[in-house]
Amino acid sequence: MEKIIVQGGTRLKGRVKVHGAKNAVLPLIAASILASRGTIQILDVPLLEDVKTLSQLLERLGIETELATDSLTINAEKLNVTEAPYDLVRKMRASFIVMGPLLARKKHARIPMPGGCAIGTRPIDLHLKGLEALGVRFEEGQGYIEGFVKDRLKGAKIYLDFPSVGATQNIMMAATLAEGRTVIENAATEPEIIDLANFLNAMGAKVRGAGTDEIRIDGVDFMRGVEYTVIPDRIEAGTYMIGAAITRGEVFVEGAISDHLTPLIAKLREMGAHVLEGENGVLVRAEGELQATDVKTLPYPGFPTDLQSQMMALLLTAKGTSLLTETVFENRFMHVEEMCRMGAKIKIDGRTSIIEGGKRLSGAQVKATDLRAGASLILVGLVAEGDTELTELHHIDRGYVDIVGKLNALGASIERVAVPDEENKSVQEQSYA
Ligand SMILES: CC(=O)N[C@H]1[C@@H](OP(=O)(O)OP(=O)(O)OC[C@H]2O[C@@H](n3ccc(=O)[nH]c3=O)[C@H](O)[C@@H]2O)O[C@H](CO)[C@@H](O)[C@@H]1O
Ligand SMILES: C=C(OP(=O)(O)O)C(=O)O
Repeated sequence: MEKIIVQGGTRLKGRVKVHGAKNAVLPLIAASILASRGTIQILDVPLLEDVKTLSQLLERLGIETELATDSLTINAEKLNVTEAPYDLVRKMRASFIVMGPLLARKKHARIPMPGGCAIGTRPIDLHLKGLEALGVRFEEGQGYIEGFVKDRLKGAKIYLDFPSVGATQNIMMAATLAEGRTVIENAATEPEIIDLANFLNAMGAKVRGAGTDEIRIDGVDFMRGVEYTVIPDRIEAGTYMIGAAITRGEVFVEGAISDHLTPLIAKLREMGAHVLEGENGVLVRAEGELQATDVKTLPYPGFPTDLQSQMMALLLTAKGTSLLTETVFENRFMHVEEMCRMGAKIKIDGRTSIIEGGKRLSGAQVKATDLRAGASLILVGLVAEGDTELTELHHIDRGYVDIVGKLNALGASIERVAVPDEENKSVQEQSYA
């Protein structure tokens, strides 16, 4: 086991390049299942644990994959297995997005129920309702969900009760090979949805309207290989932008697309940080006192839940009291307890955290309760007095490529070390997201 040690009190300064987006590349990998002809090459792939897990899952379905440092080659012509293995699905609930593509291509899929994770119960009812509308019949049992398609999927009009990202993606992918037109109303509008639509269209699909709340898909007979570059990771970018603000530093985040980060940029400016939006990235500079502000997470284009904990870290250093409301996931305040161990003054009232800024923060032994929580505790560690020791790093490895190296290059004092055996024993067994 390993831990990250952060020495507090440094200013981040310099330039950092963001990797391709985890949440964009995962659906692209799943969508590759749809290509019955030719080879797919995805470029700017972040070499993350989640990417490795999903690639392994594809391999177990009989698909050829080759993962390199920043690219992934997939040939799905020989897809011959339609059951996803539990040992991989349990590591990553996003693997459920192989359901739609498998049903579309093979008319059958058997996938372990993904279950909840640290941030909430995360049901899949919207995925299932949408796929049922396309003609899938589902059976549940022994912890698995099995879908069957008679003949071919048929286009339908589907209204999502909530603009779920995963459900929109699953339905969109299934509909590409369905007969006739599918319309998804109240669809998610995240940049990752647009990226998936662009990828599918490059493979031969006919998807229109992605990025709006109504997506129209006209089914095609087959899809083929393509070369495609994944969009930059707006959440990784946002994490480093907050890193610049929290340390009162100056960082150019290369590759950050400012249009994808509008709510964060607005909040940083409201607090008193300087943000310069460029064509190749975003510069964030902050000095002196920052002001408290209120934040509410919402589906895109609202403030992203995946930046909520990092924003909370920043609000700890602001003057005054801030309210931070989480509306997307019901249990995404696990980091509060850890932050309080570092001296933070935060109270939780239902879905809102009340954050008293400007209190003295001191290094402590803390654990990453989920992926973004881990990043936020590193951010607090950067401004806390003394050393912060962070464990449960498998969460961070799901979503950040070399966060230690990137922060050190910006002037932080942070290292990743092996945990000695005797310390190891006292840390609980790892749990997956
Ligand atoms: C791999 C990936 O891209 N993950 C992102 C994706 O997750 P994911 O696709 O799981 O998120 P969703 O948008 O589906 O979930 C949002 C909310 O809808 C609920 N819900 C979802 C589906 C469903 O069938 N029923 C239901 O009730 C969820 O429990 C949650 O409360 O979008 C989230 C919201 O931006 C991000 O935090 C995740 O980082
Ligand atoms: C919640 C996240 O991812 P996932 O949906 O894969 O758990 C995230 O990226 O912050």
